[in-house]
Amino acid sequence: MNETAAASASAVGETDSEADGDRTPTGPEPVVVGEGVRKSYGDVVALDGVDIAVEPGEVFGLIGPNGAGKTTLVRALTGTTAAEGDLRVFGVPPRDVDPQRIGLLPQSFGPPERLTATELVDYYGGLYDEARDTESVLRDVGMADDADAWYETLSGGQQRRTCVATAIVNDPDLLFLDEPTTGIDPAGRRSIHRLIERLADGGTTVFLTSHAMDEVERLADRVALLRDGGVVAVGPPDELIAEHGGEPRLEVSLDESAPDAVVEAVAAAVSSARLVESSADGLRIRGVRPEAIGDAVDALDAAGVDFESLAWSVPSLEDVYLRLTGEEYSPRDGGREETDGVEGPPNKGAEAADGGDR
Ligand SMILES: Nc1ncnc2c1ncn2[C@@H]1O[C@H](COP(=O)(O)OP(=O)(O)OP(=O)(O)O)[C@@H](O)[C@H]1O
Repeated sequence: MNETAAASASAVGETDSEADGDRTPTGPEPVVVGEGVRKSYGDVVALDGVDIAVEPGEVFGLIGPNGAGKTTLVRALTGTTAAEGDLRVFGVPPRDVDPQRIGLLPQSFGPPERLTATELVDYYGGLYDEARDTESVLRDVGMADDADAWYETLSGGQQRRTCVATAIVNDPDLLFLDEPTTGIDPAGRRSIHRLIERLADGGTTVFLTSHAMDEVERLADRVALLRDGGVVAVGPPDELIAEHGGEPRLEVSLDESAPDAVVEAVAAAVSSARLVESSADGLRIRGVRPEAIGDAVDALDAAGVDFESLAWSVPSLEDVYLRLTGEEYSPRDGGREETDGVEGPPNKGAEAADGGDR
């Protein structure tokens, strides 16, 4: 039996004793609390003292590299695996929570394949005391047109959307989504994003794990970055970006690496440049403010450099992720951050350096 079915099946037993359907009051404390959460699998430490708190109505994003412990944390918080530490959901241990209040989309979820999307949602809805209308749930996830197709005949993205439907059929107060958009095409992703936004607007607390940084940046009120089983940063995306994202940068694509003279000319010409780095196929200028892009173009023209394209970008959550996980791209080695390169003039670049790269 998969995790959702197991959680749902246990839900039936537990909610029978709460036949009046009363929901436990949330109280003043956060919806989800984990303090000093630890979990090991043999010698493998999956969670190494995680502290986490999710406020009511928040979309809380959990990011981190493969193996960081995200799924283990979701499983610990949903009572589908035991863990040490103080874990509370709606003020009680995860296994004691009224399952009617919780929705869980596990990372791996394989429902029976010879059921239609409608039959699947009906089935999971039947495990709860109260369930939403199946048709409206399938509409919410963009599956209305394929409602009568067998699960096994659906595309990967349609299957994932059907799985999302099974996780929201009980209209949960708290929804755990473990990589909900994996394998879903851009239009499908957008419909899931809109769904999450609608749920959050309606007061649902959403605990979202994802490798799609754009998705987390767009949806999450706060984000926690997990690395090696511990939280290394937590906060609203814009604050994390301001603190850890680095500076705006300009990428110049060339046929070949830029000669040192060009690197130096650009560094001298771009007022806000903090660092100019050459790579096998171009140039990266860090700390470029938008008004200085023209200076970079003029310097390249003056040096007779025929560039293929220019791309200016501001830091994103992806930059935070790459920096804090030590996976930041460097044009020189294709891997980790380097700090060499030609620095901008100290007098001109000082402002950028002050607020800039760490
Ligand atoms: N059932 C298990 N038995 C043994 N080791 C496990 C088990 N589940 C997870 N692990 C290990 O615990 C660590 C954390 O795994 P987890 O699946 O929580 O990471 P994750 O952040 O969700 O990774 P991913 O992004 O790849 O889904 C990994 O080293 C993993 O190999």
